[in-house]
Order: sequence, then structure tokens, then C-alpha cells
Amino acid sequence: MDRNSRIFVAGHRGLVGSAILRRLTEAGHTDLVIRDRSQLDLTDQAAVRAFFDREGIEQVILAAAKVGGILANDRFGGDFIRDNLLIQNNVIDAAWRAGVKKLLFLGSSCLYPKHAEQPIKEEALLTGEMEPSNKPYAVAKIAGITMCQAYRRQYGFNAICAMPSNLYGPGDHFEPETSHALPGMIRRFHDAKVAGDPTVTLWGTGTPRREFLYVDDMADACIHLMDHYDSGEIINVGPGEDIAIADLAALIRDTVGYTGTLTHDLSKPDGHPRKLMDVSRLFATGWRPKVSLEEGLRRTYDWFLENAAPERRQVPKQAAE
Ligand SMILES: NC(=O)C1=CN([C@@H]2O[C@H](COP(=O)(O)OP(=O)(O)OC[C@H]3O[C@@H](n4cnc5c(N)ncnc54)[C@H](OP(=O)(O)O)[C@@H]3O)[C@@H](O)[C@H]2O)C=CC1
Ligand SMILES: C[C@H]1O[C@H](OP(=O)(O)OP(=O)(O)OC[C@H]2O[C@@H](n3cnc4c(=O)[nH]c(N)nc43)[C@H](O)[C@@H]2O)[C@@H](O)[C@@H](O)C1=O
Repeated sequence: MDRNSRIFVAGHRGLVGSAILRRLTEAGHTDLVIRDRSQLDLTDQAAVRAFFDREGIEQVILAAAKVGGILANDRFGGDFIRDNLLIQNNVIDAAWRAGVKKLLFLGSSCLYPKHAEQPIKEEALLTGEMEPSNKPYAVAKIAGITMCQAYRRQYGFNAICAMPSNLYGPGDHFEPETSHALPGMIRRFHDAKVAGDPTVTLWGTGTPRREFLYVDDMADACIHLMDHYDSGEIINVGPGEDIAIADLAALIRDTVGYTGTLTHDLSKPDGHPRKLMDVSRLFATGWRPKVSLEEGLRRTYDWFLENAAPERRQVPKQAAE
């Protein structure tokens, strides 16, 4: 990506957006455009149109979305489908109208059929029943992909679509109920360690498998695709290996230094049994991930301790007296 190109990083405060902003800044980019939600609500079509008409944006990385773990998706499907359809419709359309040269849209591995053949090839999209827990989110995302492909075919708009695996790292969300599995478990093991709780409860059976990509690798992949990928075909982005949730829990337990026991809350959903993606299309472009899961967990927990651990929140003075 040209260092002088005017790039809008939508969702720059989020897990992926903040990593992309970090990477582009480190690479010496001088014309990065960012807007907090309070400055530009991407669900507001008129505001988004006016923004693109005014700002002369040349490239867009769309890392803004309504995102959450399996329970948030299961409980708030109306919010997920509404907000994601609004955000992506507004940004993709306004970017095209304003003459943006290239846009990156982010789907997810959870868009693939629940029982897709593993590892999952990009051609598997829409070939089978979807996982019900995140169907509203997934249908919205598939609409976004379809919109990008239709705008390319009808208008020649260079929109590309990546399908990331589960992502994690600095800037993630650690709220126990709404977060993704990896940060949720970090928080759960950490809180139990601080409180001296004898047991930690995991959701589900622990048998599902998930593919985890460290968010700085994801940021590198996004920039790599902006530089080297111009096809309308979706492209999987992941490390190409997965781990059972129960084994991930053991890794997180050791990273946090928790010594208690584990139980399972079987009332919580398992979701996809597995969603390991075939990343040969991505690897053929020359990209490879750099950060292992063990190293990524270490860095993520260090970031959590510095920035997100509940005991770091200042207790109001009067409450402490
Ligand atoms: N995390 C994961 O495991 C995966 C994520 N993805 C995709 O990657 C992308 C980024 O996800 P991730 O970084 O995890 O998500 P986050 O929730 O961390 O970040 C989303 C960002 O979007 C912003 N946003 C949400 N709604 C609006 C709005 N109405 N107006 C303006 N900004 C808004 C948020 O702003 P604010 O900070 O104000 O809330 C936040 O900065 C998404 O498209 C997601 O679908 C795909 C696969 C896996
Ligand atoms: C990235 C992807 O993320 C979502 O899909 P998901 O991968 O199924 O979501 P998840 O990260 O929350 O992993 C869930 C798995 O993990 C188990 N599990 C154990 N203990 C905890 C736990 O403490 N929290 C959570 N959330 N899950 C737990 C849980 O039982 C289940 O088996 C999509 O909605 C969508 O948002 C999407 O794109």
C-alpha cells in the first residue's frame, strides 16, 4: 500500500482495526483516516455518504462491524444482522460512489456450512446448512461478500473479501459473557487465579476445534492482500492449523498460571464442531503467519494484565475510604 495513499481504517479501535492501524503507522503511512463511532456512526447512510464525498479516501479497510462470541451471536441476532447489513451497505456503496480505488471486506470462517468438509475450501460457501448460533451475523456477512462481488461485476469496483479464522491478541474484548472463547477463557482463568477459586467452568463440551490467528499476523495479511490480491473470489486467512477448545483451555490455564480444576457448563452451545480452513490460496500468494499460538497467548495475556484486568480498574476514591 502506497505510503502516501489516503486510507480509511474503519473500526480502528477494534481488535483488527487497531492492529492494522499499528502496522500501517509502523510502516510509515502518512495519510491514515480514522473516525470514532461518536464522530461517524457507520450505520448512518447520510453521514457515511457525506464523509466519503468530503474526505477523498483512496483505499478502505473495513474492520468495523458488530462482532461477538457464540453467546452474544445467539442472543442478539437481530442486532448482529441489522448493524452489519447497515455498516457494510453504507461503506461499500459510499466508497464506490466516491471513487475509492480498493476496499477490503472481512467475512469469517463461521460463514461456512456447519458440517463443511475440512479443511474448508472457499468454494464451500453456501453449500450446506449454517451453524444456527451465528446465522444472522453470517447471513449479513455473506450479503456483504455478495455485494462486493456484484459491485465488481456491474461497476468494476475493486472490492476484495477475506475470510479470517478466529482472531485474538492485544485489543481483544474480555467480557465473560459476550467475548470470543480465547479472551473469555483468559478472563475466566485470570479472575479465578486472583480470587483463589478452586474451579473454572468452560462452556460446552470442549471438543469443538478452532483455528486461531494472532491479530498482528491478521493485520499483515490484510495489508498483503491490499497489495497483492485483486480477485473477486473470497480468500481464507488463517494459520492452517486448529486446536480443540479443551486443549486451548489447558494452554491458557498454563499461560495464566492457574492451578485449580476445570468443569464444563453443558448448557452453553458448542457451535461449529470444526472450521479449519484450507489456506492454500493465501499461502500461494507468499504470505505466512509468524506468531505461534503459545507465543500469541503470552503476548495477549501480558496485554490483558496491562490494559484489561478488572483489578486494574481504579476503585473510586470515596469507595476506597
Ligand atoms: N474477532 C474475530 O475473531 C474475528 C473477526 N472477524 C471480522 O473482523 C472484523 C473486525 O472484528 P474485530 O476487530 O474482532 O471487532 P471489534 O468488535 O474488536 O471491533 C469492531 C469495530 O467496529 C466499530 N464499530 C462497530 N459498530 C460501529 C458503528 N455503527 N459505527 C462505527 N464504528 C462501529 C467498533 O467501534 P467501537 O470501538 O466504538 O465499539 C470497533 O472499533 C469484523 O468484520 C469481524 O466480522 C472475522 C473473523 C474472526
Ligand atoms: C470468530 C467467530 O466467532 C464466533 O464463532 P465461534 O468460534 O463458535 O465463537 P467463540 O469464539 O465464542 O467460540 C465458541 C466455542 O468455544 C467454547 N467456549 C468455551 N469456553 C468459552 C468461553 O468462556 N467463551 C466463549 N465465547 N466460548 C467458550 C464454546 O462452547 C464454543 O464451542 C462467531 O459467532 C462469529 O463471531 C465468528 O466470526
